Amino acid sequence: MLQEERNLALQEGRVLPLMEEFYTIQGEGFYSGSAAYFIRLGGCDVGCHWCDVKESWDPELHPLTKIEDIVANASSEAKLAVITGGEPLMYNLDYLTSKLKEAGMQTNIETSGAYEMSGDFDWVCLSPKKTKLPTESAYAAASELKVVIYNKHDFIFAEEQAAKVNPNALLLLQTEWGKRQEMMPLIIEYVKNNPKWRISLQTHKYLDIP
Ligand SMILES: C[S@@+](CC[C@H](N)C(=O)[O-])C[C@H]1O[C@@H](n2cnc3c(N)ncnc32)[C@H](O)[C@@H]1O
Ligand SMILES: Nc1nc2[nH]cc(C(=O)O)c2c(=O)[nH]1
Ligand code: SF4
Ligand SMILES: [Mg+2]
Repeated sequence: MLQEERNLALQEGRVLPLMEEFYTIQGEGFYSGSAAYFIRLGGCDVGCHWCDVKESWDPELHPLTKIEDIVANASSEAKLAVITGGEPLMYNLDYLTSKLKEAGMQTNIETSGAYEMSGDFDWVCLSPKKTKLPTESAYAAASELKVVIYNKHDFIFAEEQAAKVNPNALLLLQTEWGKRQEMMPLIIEYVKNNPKWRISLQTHKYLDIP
């Protein structure tokens, strides 16, 4: 494809930079425990210092892949697709989600919400970051708000974000993985004192699966 054609196809979301795709068990949030096909798009400029997939950040490292190929792989194995990254909302996700739905799949997304919403999603996991706050469209679309707790100040940030998200969103606290020994006891006490919050664990890391 010529450079111009590639740019147009990317803008229209007919190709997207694909880092990896894998069929596993959703480890986090409300859908934790459900079989899910993960589609991980490359590219993120949010810059979380504790990010567990820094290899995803540079979009140039990940090949532009036809949506038809991604959807064929996903729908041959699974009923539920989870779009993640990187930051998937850097891209126009309308074409991807319409093709996934045509193939009969449920569409979930994992996002920081730092960009405007696109795509047609059945479930939106919004995990806001201080370095690049969510857009209004992301706060409005969130099905769950999943705040990563790295230090004590993150409880204050979590409450600020809960005040901004739509009132129907589930409220979840998830320890930053490297700080779990220090932060889990604080999260447990916090949830006991503030039961509108629930705990989300990265259960796939305990299970040692992707
Ligand atoms: C890798 S991110 C990709 C999607 C999107 N960029 C985002 O941040 O939501 C997927 C999920 O993992 C969480 N996450 C990333 N690194 C983590 C870590 N070290 N400990 C706990 N959760 C982490 C993010 O907050 C997000 O909810
Ligand atoms: N099993 C599993 N569950 C997950 N939930 C969110 C993930 C992500 O990286 O977006 C993830 C992941 O990478 N693996
Ligand atoms: S927004 Fe998500 S992918 Fe980007 S750096 Fe933060 S945790 Fe990593
Ligand atoms: Mg992950």
